[in-house]
Amino acid sequence: MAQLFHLGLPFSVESHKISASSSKSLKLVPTISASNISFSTTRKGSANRLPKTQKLNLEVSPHRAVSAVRLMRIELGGAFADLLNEKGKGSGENEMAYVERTLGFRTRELNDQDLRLVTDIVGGTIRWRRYLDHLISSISHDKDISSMEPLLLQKVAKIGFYEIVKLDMPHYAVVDENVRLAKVALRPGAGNMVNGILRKLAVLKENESLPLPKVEGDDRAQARALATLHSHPVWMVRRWTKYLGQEEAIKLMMWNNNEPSFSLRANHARGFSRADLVAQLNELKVPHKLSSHLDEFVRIKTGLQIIIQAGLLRKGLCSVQDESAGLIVSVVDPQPGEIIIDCCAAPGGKTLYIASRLSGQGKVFAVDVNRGRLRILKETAKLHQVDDVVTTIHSDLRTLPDSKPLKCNKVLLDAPCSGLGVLSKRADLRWNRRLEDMEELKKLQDELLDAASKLVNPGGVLVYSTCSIDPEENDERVAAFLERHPDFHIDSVDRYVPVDFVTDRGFYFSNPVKHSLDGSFAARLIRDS
Ligand SMILES: C[S@@+](CC[C@H](N)C(=O)[O-])C[C@H]1O[C@@H](n2cnc3c(N)ncnc32)[C@H](O)[C@@H]1O
Repeated sequence: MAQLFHLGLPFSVESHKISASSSKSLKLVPTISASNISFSTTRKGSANRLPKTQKLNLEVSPHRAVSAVRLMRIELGGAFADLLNEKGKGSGENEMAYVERTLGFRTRELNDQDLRLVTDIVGGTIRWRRYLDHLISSISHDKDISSMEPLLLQKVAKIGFYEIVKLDMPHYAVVDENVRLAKVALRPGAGNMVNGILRKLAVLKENESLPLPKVEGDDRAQARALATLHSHPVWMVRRWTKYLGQEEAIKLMMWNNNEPSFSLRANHARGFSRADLVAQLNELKVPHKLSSHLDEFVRIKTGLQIIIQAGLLRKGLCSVQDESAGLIVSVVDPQPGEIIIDCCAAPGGKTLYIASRLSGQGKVFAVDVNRGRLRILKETAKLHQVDDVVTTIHSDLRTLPDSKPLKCNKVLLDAPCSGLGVLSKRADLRWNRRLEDMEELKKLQDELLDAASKLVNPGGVLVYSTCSIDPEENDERVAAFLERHPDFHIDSVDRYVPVDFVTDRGFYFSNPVKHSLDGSFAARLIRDS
């Protein structure tokens, strides 16, 4: 995963900073900063390297500088915001180096409160991208955010807009601090520009007259307005309005824009029970709630950073896993002694839970086409002490049945999908998905279902699952499969998950709005004996 954190900026010159006129062309300009203090330092573990000159700026708020640089790294490097956040406080050293290379100065190190703000601002600014772009281009003179030069200035303006409109932070402080950041990191003129548009925004917000579109006109116009108001791509709004109706589509978008909550699974395979996990959470003062659906799971709304820093994940005592994913494993219903093939297994969330439920007796064959992700699965299996029951197989599932004589009574196909059920956790995903992806994904899902079915013994079960809420990836794929494979029939999941999650057709479905979990789907398909 390391490469996802790499920005790949084409320089590392101390006395220069980026002036990016677009994500494609980066210019170097000399650093001008009256408030920078220069001093020499030697980094830990780098005794043989030459001391570096660092410029420390104590006037700029660290969380804003770091947020602006993270947003640039995400845009320029294509890195995922969530993965960057996972690095947490431990990344302070590297992160400050990025800040220095990008802005021309360092700020003081981030404390816990700064770190929470960075997570909030980066995630929120990405989620609210369409909404914020609309406001900025409506309020700024040139009406076109992409022409706002340079890229860093766009980020500073967007942070200010987000802080005023969505975080409701005191206007004077937001204006003052973002103007200072623009001046120090860029030039005085940039500060004046930020000052102008943030002040205008603050007045409009106070008068409750933000220039927002009205939901009126034909379906297309309404979808465009809703897409801006709730900051989603227009195609998603149109699709959800078609399948769920406008009211439910709006509720779903509101859910996606909320701060996500997380679940933790206590790792029984390491002898660490939910009671042990609860004791640790109490000690760390992390508020939590027991899952009412799964014995090993605990829900948390805040405090994930604290848990990461305490090392609970690093020691393999627990995993971050949504209950919706845990319930898919319940649909598989692993029993000690069974042999199970997990067809699209990496990075291994479900494999590890299946392995833990086997209690050391049986086998999970974890198949995946991605060698790197499979390596992560293997390492995590070792850490979780379930490596004796997990065997990895690197293969394209579509060629596996012809190359390996592998068959068993339980097969899980957790198919690659749009991820439309997990948009609250993946702030950037909505902007990376395109309507065209859906057709490609559906074709791949059909091919993988056909291949997975060949691994199922007569009388055995094939579980097809996704983390999507889209009927075309879920019910429709199952219906198409059953037409191609009349020797399979649906087995209702009602014996395996709470009735509230069972659909009319006997499938498992978690609805983010109804269940306050990620959206996911699973079908149990039995092969005739
Ligand atoms: C939704 S993810 C699986 C998540 C995993 N089950 C978990 O719980 O952590 C889908 C996986 O399918 C894999 N994949 C995609 N195409 C594949 C193929 N043709 N054969 C095997 N694996 C494939 C991807 O590499 C990816 O790891």
